[in-house]
Amino acid sequence: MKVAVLGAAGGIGQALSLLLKTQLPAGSELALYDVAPVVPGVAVDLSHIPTDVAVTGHGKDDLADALTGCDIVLIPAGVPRKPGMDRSDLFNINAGIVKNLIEAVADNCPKACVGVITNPVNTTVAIAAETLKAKGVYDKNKLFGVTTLDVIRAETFVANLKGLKTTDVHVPVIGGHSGTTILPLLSQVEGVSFSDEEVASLTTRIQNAGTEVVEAKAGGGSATLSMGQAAARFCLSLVAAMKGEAVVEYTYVQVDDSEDAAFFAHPVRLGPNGVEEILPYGDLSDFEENAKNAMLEGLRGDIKLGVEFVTA
Ligand SMILES: NC(=O)C1=CN([C@@H]2O[C@H](COP(=O)(O)OP(=O)(O)OC[C@H]3O[C@@H](n4cnc5c(N)ncnc54)[C@H](O)[C@@H]3O)[C@@H](O)[C@H]2O)C=CC1
Ligand SMILES: O=C([O-])CC(=O)C(=O)O
Repeated sequence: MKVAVLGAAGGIGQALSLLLKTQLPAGSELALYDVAPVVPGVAVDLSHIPTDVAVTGHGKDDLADALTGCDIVLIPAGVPRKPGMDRSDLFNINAGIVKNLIEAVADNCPKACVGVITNPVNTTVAIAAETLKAKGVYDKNKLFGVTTLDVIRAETFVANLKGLKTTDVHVPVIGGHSGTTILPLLSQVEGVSFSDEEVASLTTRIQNAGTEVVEAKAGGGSATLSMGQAAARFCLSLVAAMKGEAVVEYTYVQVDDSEDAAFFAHPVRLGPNGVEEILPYGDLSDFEENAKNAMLEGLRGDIKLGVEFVTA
């Protein structure tokens, strides 16, 4: 199994790479790529941890080598938010970064599964899809927007509120990855009941959790450690699925004939070739149905922006 992290010297990239160095199956290869000159040093640093995962560092002229032979490519390259910014404010810089990196994926490892972390995810995943289509190598089953952070946050907040063990709480989160497009389905949390006030305040907290971190870091960036954990969980689920285990993760994927949007986070059964089956997200409460209907236009607009960035 070869996994590449593009943007590996950044806040997310380093946390994610550490978790993968310690948790990928023995015999795996971990390729770290970044335009920052520190990346070979990050690779050397990690290589001193005694696990049977080989780590290589790749600077800005060495992207092809990082990608060749990859099974999974994770992309946290790009700029993060500062207080007062929306994720969509990152579009101008990050759209081009994602497009360029995906072109290299198409050229060097067109069959790899790709997890896009770079914001705005609602839009960058559409950019990735159109870029792969333009290169003639798009496989909708192998492109994922990583929304796992929304799930782990929702599970943490619910467990804390209700005094439960975090491992016992499972919260579906559908939709997209910004503001009101993040839709936790609290009505589906098993064994827990919420008052209307709790549903309203928990939903808002989950939707604003990224901003909570951005404000607490006061100009020093956005979530990196929790995102590293979330992306590692997603990657390790993909690895397990590729080895034949049945795994379901919530992730932002292309959904054909969707009444919601062309890309939408669903529960997805993963398999050896990426998406095995997009599962229905089940019944929504009135609160969730209204929240979904209110955000769909915005999400569709985010997706259109990404499509037009590549095709216009
Ligand atoms: N999907 C999600 O749930 C989340 C997404 N994010 C997003 O992840 C991205 C990265 O965040 P951080 O790691 O905190 O930022 P960071 O600034 O710490 O790291 C970004 C890294 O990307 C590198 N980079 C920039 N252009 C590059 C290129 N063309 N090729 C390769 N590397 C390049 C930089 O050198 C830097 O090392 C941001 O866009 C942020 O908004 C952050 C948290 C959660
Ligand atoms: O809020 C941000 O800008 C980073 C992010 O996507 C998150 O933490 O969910």
